[in-house]
Amino acid sequence: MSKGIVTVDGLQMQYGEVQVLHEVSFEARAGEVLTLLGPNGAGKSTTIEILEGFRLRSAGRVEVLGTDPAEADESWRARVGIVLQSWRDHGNWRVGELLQHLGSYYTPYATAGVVRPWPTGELLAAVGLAESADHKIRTLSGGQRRRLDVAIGIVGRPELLFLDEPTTGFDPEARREFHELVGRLATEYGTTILLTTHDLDEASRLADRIMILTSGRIVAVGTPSELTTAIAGEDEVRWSVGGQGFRKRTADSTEFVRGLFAQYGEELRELEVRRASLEDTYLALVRGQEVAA
Ligand SMILES: Nc1ncnc2c1ncn2[C@@H]1O[C@H](COP(=O)(O)OP(=O)(O)OP(=O)(O)O)[C@@H](O)[C@H]1O
Repeated sequence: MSKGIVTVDGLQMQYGEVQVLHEVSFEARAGEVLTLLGPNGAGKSTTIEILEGFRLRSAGRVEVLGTDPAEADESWRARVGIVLQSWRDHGNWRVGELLQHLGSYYTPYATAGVVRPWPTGELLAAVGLAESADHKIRTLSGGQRRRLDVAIGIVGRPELLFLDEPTTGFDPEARREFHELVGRLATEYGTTILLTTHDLDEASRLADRIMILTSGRIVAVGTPSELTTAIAGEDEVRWSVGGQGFRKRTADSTEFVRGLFAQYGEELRELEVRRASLEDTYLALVRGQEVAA
């Protein structure tokens, strides 16, 4: 059996006649934040739902925490956390009360190594809701509700947490706070996190590794900086000489700029080097895939 937290090998999914995942293979390692990045309709949610055990795949091998999610039982479910879109029920319950209640379902799944559920006071502090413990859920702000969603997702102290497009509709401050919280869950609590997004900024901020999925195929995997340098490759250099502007794309901007100085010396003006970005990589890959399709 694999030691990977998640192992996916040759995963295929078909809705009727339409194939939406083609031979998708990847691993998630313990304690990493792995991001599935891709445009609308790429197959991100389908992949996540198969891993969560909510959707049956058409073909391929999938193991999550050593078990096929299609055959998993309650004790497996207790080790997996899922953050659903905003929690809307129980508006009259108080925050601490709801977490205490939901947490009680996890008590039978405590082990010698893992205290389950997460004690309510500690959990509230971890998600930044300590001040709101006695507030009714319907009085929470949007950002506080989202923190509560996360608290509900992790109350059973999951080893693996799934977040499907977690910051859709957030304002910038709520997004920043949410990113900090996800980072802490991984670094302080060793939670493995698999999240989907079509937001490049979110992917590069949060991910240890990014997988780019387009049209149901993984077209690149790596750290944000590996993806940027390995695929986009080319920087853009701009400069002017005698009032005329120039630009050039080059894989080795340092060498190119050295040449410009050698050629123009003091006449060189308005020099600017724009490094290739993750966005360049992403767009190059997504467009390449669209052309190939
Ligand atoms: N239940 C379903 N029945 C038929 N087709 C579906 C179903 N669910 C998803 N699809 C199709 O499968 C493809 C992948 O959808 P999926 O929701 O996994 O993509 P996504 O990458 O999560 O997209 P988004 O970023 O828009 O949420 C899309 O073409 C979608 O229309």
